[in-house]
Amino acid sequence: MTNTGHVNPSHPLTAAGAGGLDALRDDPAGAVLGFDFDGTLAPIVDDPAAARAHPQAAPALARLAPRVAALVVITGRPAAVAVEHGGFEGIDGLVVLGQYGLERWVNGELTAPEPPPGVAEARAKLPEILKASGAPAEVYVEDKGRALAVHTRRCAEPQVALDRLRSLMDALAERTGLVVEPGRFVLELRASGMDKGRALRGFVDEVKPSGSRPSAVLFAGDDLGDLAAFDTIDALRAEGVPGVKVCSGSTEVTALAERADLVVDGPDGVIEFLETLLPLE
Ligand SMILES: O=P(O)(O)OC[C@H]1O[C@H](O[C@H]2O[C@H](CO)[C@@H](O)[C@H](O)[C@H]2O)[C@H](O)[C@@H](O)[C@@H]1O
Repeated sequence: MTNTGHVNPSHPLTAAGAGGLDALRDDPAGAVLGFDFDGTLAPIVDDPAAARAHPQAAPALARLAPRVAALVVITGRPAAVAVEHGGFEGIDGLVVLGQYGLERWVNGELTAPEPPPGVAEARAKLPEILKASGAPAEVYVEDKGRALAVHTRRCAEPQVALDRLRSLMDALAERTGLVVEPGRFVLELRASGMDKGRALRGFVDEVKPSGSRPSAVLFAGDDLGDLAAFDTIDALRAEGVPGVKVCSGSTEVTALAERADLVVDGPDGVIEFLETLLPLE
């Protein structure tokens, strides 16, 4: 029987997902595994600076790394922050693509483009936007250098605060040439032209396992920004590459679960899934 980790019984494993898992297990050395960070490898907490990966996340990735073709974390975080908060330094071969794929970290080396020019203007204008929306004092701006994330999780009514900000953030994005990336009680202003789907596709295209294409590609995520990576898995499947879409389930986001092959119970479920993904050698 396929061991799928701690699954949500209302979302049984899809047939395509079962095929993807079988292909991955038949030829793990040809497989590419991708993961989101916050909400998938790291439990959600009120303060973004306090988020840390599940204690078993780095050990689980380190155990998988030598057995698969490639491992990648694709995150909205700056890559260096994900590496630090994840405890990923030293995992041989792990690649971290930060800021939705703009930044690349591998073996301690970070490559990243200059911040998009609109970020400086958005940074300057944001205080007046927050004031105009009547944002409570608990609204928190996370300055990521290449992007700005406005968080409402700590507000008494986080969804209300987020909804009040949305149209003003859309207008600011348009004015500064940025895009709004919505997430779990967060609206981010970031550069256009890259997303997790493009980042995953580019990464898969780079990896040359024994054959000309991967035996399977898996991506696990929890938030709206991960839908683009699910699109890439669907596109790969259409090209004949088996895929697995794993949702780290939460009550905050349901759109991903609707698209997933497998829904597990948050980061605890993701780690349980990873620990049983490949049979012991
Ligand atoms: O792509 P991800 O790795 O999932 O990163 C997306 C954003 O995650 C972070 O915010 C989320 O996690 C916080 C800590 O648990 C939580 O407080 C917040 O409500 C969530 O939206 C991060 O702060 C952002 O920069 C990331 O882009």
